[in-house]
Amino acid sequence: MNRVAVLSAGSWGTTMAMVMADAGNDVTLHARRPEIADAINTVHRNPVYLPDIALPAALRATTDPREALDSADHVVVSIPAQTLRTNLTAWAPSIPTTAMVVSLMKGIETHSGLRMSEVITEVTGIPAERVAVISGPNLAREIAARQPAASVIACTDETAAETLQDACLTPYFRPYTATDVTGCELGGAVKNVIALAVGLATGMGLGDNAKSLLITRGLAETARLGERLGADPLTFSGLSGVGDLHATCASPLSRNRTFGEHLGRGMTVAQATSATRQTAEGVKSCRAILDLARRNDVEMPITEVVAAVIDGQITVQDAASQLMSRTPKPERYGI
Ligand SMILES: NC(=O)c1ccc[n+]([C@@H]2O[C@H](COP(=O)([O-])OP(=O)(O)OC[C@H]3O[C@@H](n4cnc5c(N)ncnc54)[C@H](O)[C@@H]3O)[C@@H](O)[C@H]2O)c1
Ligand SMILES: O=P(O)(O)OC[C@H](O)CO
Repeated sequence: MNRVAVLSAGSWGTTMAMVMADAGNDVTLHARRPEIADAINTVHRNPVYLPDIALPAALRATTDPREALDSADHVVVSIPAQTLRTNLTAWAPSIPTTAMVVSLMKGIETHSGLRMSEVITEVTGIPAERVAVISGPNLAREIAARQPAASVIACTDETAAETLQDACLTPYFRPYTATDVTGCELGGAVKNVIALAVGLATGMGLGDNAKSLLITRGLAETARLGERLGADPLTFSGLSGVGDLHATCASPLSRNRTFGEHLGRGMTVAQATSATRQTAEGVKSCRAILDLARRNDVEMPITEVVAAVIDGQITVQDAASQLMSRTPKPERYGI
């Protein structure tokens, strides 16, 4: 039986802890708040993030990250992307030297433009072959209700990805393996920005044609960036690409789409932030993704207008007319 540490007990961390406990692992979840750890240990519920979900009785929680990390074979990290570096710096000395570190996060670090797996290798010194990412159409609430879902486990070492696949496989959660870590992570991070755009359109009362335009052209700009950064363009046709993009843009459960919808209805960024409460990664990552694109000479018009709306530089109406007044061009993949 594998020992798994999950850091920490938000919606997705708790859900993946449940999946990995159901898959037969010995899982310890790190919660920052004692009342969450106590509730998981006593009544087997996470009262803040998933109050209506019965968690496995075998799943344990602790407020002490060192206790969670003790003898862990797999260390699964699920915290807001912009807090990863600071937290990981504190946790790194307690990570067992042979453990795999797995990122569940879908963001890009703002000051460095690094993907989450890159932050992990940089901070911990753990080689890329022992760092993996899980990304796909994975709305936590549906999986916590044990509804069927699939995902991608990407690691440069295919055997390591297969080991993790075994450790996450349940009757309701079907992970595929991949070696294109860059493509999987970029698909997950950029789809949050496109979901913000689709939310904006929804909030403004625009129709399905406009949403489909954003999704399709959003995928094109994601693939364009990915290809420039060394990803396999076909990765964006898979679960971590179009699969996640579709689920996030279509679902009212998505925090990013809902955040965009608030803005489209006229809320300010501050109002939308307090209405959302949970992590909507696209809000901070959109600027980091745009900077990354500019540094690599890649055009990302949808990301550009989303970042300008979030930064208060243009209105949502300006965003729509800016996109619609771009120079006409042929539709070619990646253009
Ligand atoms: N919820 C989903 O459906 C889902 C699915 C796939 C991927 N993700 C990704 O997983 C990551 C986590 O998302 P989530 O949905 O669990 O978010 P969440 O808002 O539900 O939970 C965030 C967790 O991080 C902790 N946290 C917040 N600020 C922190 C800080 N400064 N230092 C340490 N811990 C802090 C919180 O206590 C909480 O446990 C994000 O990158 C998100 O994009 C989420
Ligand atoms: O709620 P969101 O917008 O963070 O999206 C959740 C997942 O990433 C969907 O796969």
